[in-house]
Amino acid sequence: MSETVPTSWLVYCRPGFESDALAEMQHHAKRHDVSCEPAHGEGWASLTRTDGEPINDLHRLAAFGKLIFARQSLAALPALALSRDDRLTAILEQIKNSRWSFEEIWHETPDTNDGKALAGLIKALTKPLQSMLKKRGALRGKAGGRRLHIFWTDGDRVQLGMSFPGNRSELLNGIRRLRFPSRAPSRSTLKLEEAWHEFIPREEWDARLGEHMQAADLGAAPGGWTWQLVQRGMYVYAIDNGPMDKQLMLTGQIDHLKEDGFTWEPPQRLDWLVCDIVDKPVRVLAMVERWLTRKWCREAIFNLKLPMKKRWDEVTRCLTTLEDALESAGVHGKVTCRHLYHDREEVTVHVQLAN
Ligand SMILES: C[S@@+](CC[C@H](N)C(=O)[O-])C[C@H]1O[C@@H](n2cnc3c(N)ncnc32)[C@H](O)[C@@H]1O
Repeated sequence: MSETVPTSWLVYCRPGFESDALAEMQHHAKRHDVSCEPAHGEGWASLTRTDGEPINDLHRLAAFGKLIFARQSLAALPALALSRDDRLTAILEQIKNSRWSFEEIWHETPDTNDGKALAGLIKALTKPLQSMLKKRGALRGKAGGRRLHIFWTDGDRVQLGMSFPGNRSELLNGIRRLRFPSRAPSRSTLKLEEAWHEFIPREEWDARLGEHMQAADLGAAPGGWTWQLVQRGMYVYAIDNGPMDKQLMLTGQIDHLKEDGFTWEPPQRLDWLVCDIVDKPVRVLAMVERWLTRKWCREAIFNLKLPMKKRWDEVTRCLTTLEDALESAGVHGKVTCRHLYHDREEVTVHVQLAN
């Protein structure tokens, strides 16, 4: 039997964002001159090489850390149709033919109700599959940190994918589940918390999200994001015409200014700018550009709301504009953007200035 090679690049995404995830993948395929066939289903998208060659180079070059709409990124084998009487044999056979070895196995599903309904089936199959793969030597103690992902799109359909350390999400289904802090004034609070987890390595939190730092929160009311900043011990200029949460204001760490976030200027250089104003991406971007090119803050996190159809096109246009503006102002900074789990029709952008 000839070896089965991974010819597909499979990513998970938020349901409804498949065409954006695909547009992003196709951008990378084109850039690296790889001809592919697209496919997608609810909560996932894939590209399969038309020449039947392994996808590994494209998968590696389109680094996960730089992808916007992908929650997970895998080098995948052809999708498998399973018999409902014996699901394991086809999976074992494909793994044998691929000659894959790995250190762990994750069973995952699309982020849909149908996906969640597969939990019982997955639970029943997890242990038997694990022990069979161990016996066959595919699942072993040391295998370069590789992980096998079994992506269940239905009770009788799976796609097997491989992930590699440094080029993947370390979260099951690529989803960061956070507990809602009961004292926070709004659910939006989780967007900023997730953004910090995403963009700032944990060991740098004390230095970059430290006590006595100063922040501006534009579009702050009722205060979910401000609450996060205050929790870190920061002093916050909360800019919004709307009312701030009373309990939060009692901390004494907030200056609530009923001003226009698009024109307000900070009294001195701040550590952080955060902005959750619902407005046109170009408007938010022009304001953020002004802050960054004048170095009014060291780091910024802001949302770009994307009610339009071609979200990938809009996001890339915005990011290119921002990077060009920084470059022509001679300001060095790292721009990263992600469609976070707690983001809906929006993406979150992080900028860290070099000095
Ligand atoms: C999505 S809410 C922000 C929620 C907030 N991040 C939280 O966690 O509670 C958007 C806010 O932006 C405010 N807003 C809209 N336009 C604004 C402007 N030009 N300047 C300041 N705030 C504005 C609205 O009043 C609203 O409170």
